[in-house]
Amino acid sequence: MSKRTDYISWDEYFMGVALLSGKRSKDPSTQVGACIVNQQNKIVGVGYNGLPIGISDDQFPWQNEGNFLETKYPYVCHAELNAILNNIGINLSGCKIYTALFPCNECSKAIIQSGISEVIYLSDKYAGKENFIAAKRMLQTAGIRLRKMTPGVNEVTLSFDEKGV
Ligand SMILES: O=c1[nH]c(=O)n([C@H]2C[C@H](O)[C@@H](COP(=O)(O)O)O2)cc1CO
Ligand SMILES: [Zn+2]
Repeated sequence: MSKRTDYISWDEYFMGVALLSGKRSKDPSTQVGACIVNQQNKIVGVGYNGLPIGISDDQFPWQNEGNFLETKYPYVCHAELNAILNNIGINLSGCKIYTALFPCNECSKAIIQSGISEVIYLSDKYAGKENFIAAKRMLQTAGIRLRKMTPGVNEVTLSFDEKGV
């Protein structure tokens, strides 16, 4: 038997973990996941957008418009920040962060302060918004490598069917 050739790349694997993590999000409109990887290609932090610990998913709003205090925006913790805060307790200097969405300005500050040196993202759909212009300005000035991922496969399917293992 010769070795498989259709295995996923490291980029696809880590972005896949980020996307899988996003599946835990309760946000009805946008589910974001992030995955932090060290220089030995080991996963050291994962997160998704959700409410802070101890704040009920059922008692806080998920609306994305209307009175600010009645929307999710002041309360939700972004995937990237959660991945940083959820890390296994190491110094993140030199690590990479995989994130489905280009990070906002607040997450970018946390990324820079944590020592992460590369951001790999799938979508930059908010590129024109001021928060993201500020994010890019900070990340570039801080010398963080920014890379839009070009996946070699369009999707990866997971099956929980025991017969598929
Ligand atoms: O980089 C990000 N990471 C992240 O976790 N989020 C979260 C916050 C919200 O729960 C959701 C964005 O919601 P919406 O697309 O409805 O504005 O995604 C949003 C961004 C981009 O702002
Ligand atoms: Zn953010």
